Amino acid sequence: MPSHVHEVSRIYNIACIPGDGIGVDITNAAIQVLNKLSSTLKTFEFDFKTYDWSSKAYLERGWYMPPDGLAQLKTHDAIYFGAVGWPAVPDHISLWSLILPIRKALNQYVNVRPTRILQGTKSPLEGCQVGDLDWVIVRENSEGEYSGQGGTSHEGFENAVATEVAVFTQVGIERIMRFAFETARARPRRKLTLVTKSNAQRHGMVLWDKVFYEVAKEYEDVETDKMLVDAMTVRMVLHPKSLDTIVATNLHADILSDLAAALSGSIGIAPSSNLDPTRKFPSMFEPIHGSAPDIAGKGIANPVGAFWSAAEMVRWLGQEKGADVLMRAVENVTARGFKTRDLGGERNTKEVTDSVCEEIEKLVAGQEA
Ligand SMILES: NC(=O)c1ccc[n+]([C@@H]2O[C@H](COP(=O)([O-])OP(=O)(O)OC[C@H]3O[C@@H](n4cnc5c(N)ncnc54)[C@H](O)[C@@H]3O)[C@@H](O)[C@H]2O)c1
Ligand SMILES: O=C(O)C[C@@H](O)C(=O)O
Ligand SMILES: [K+]
Ligand SMILES: [Mn+2]
Repeated sequence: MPSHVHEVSRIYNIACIPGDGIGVDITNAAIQVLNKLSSTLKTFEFDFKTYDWSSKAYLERGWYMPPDGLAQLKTHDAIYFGAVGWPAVPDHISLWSLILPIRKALNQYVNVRPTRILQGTKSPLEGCQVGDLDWVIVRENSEGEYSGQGGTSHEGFENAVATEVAVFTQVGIERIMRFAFETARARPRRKLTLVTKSNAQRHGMVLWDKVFYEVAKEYEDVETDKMLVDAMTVRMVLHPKSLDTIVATNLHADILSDLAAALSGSIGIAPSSNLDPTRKFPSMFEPIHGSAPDIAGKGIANPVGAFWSAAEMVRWLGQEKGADVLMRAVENVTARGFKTRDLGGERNTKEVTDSVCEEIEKLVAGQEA
């Protein structure tokens, strides 16, 4: 075999669920860069299978996923997800028909949401430069405020009653804490901040605090502190450098991660990994943003969060070098000012995507030279 021909060692079967709105644009963009990555590196390949599970399909045929949908997903190595939600379908129907059942049924109890200021981009915070905001939010992804427990009585009447029961379990808290401590330990600053609301919410949040400090005893090398979620928003804005790894409940981390993304430049750059740390089931990778109906179909969505999510998928699959090349390519492109409008640039989705592909080629050619 000539020396320049590498043997493809692995084919990864990836389920793609583009979903709705800009979810479709950014998933196509992610597939394009992933294919470019594999065709240039030549050490692994992707076999993508696209599932048309979306609100549009639901409106036409009455369902999001077929009855064996979760079983189909389980046959893949990983899942790439765009976004779900469209104005013609109530948001609780779309979320609870697609993304939430997947996260729950596939044991994806961790949602990792890193944020930092990419080169060539700006934080809206004055004086906050590249490197000054570098966080990982570890979101509990299986229970809490998203337990789905509760109900409505006397619906449609004046005396309607609705409950939304947050469920926090010792097992659920302990496993997310362990993941968060491991994440903090693997980062240079070894610093973990717990976020709860254990002043007003006196049961589940108090259990969170208790389990956090119990697990902390096993991680004496990790520096810890604790914030109430309201004060946390202030600290994120005024003292971003004081934070590193953050652990919070399903809802709190959902909210804080949107804030984190905005503070690092745009909601359009932030990735998320829905992980089953046991690796029994495939994990799912998606940008944190939604379907953005206001810009859908315009070709201007920022694909960076989708690329970063794709890089996290590649890393989870064990291809560290591929992940590094992809992130380097993304950041070289932003550094050159090739950005979409949300980041203050003038490029569209396609132009940024094509530039990232060219950059991947250059980087790999440079490494081989
Ligand atoms: N995991 C998911 O699939 C997910 C996540 C969030 C929201 N949603 C759903 O998406 C729909 C819209 O929700 P929303 O408006 O609250 O949040 P959103 O994230 O879709 O949009 C919020 C704002 O950010 C902008 N934005 C988002 N992503 C962008 C990108 N890549 N580039 C440039 N601008 C971007 C949008 O144009 C909009 O102005 C709802 O149905 C919601 O339930 C789904
Ligand atoms: O609430 C959710 O988890 C849906 C969406 O806002 C997300 O962040 O993925
Ligand atoms: K998403
Ligand atoms: Mn969210």
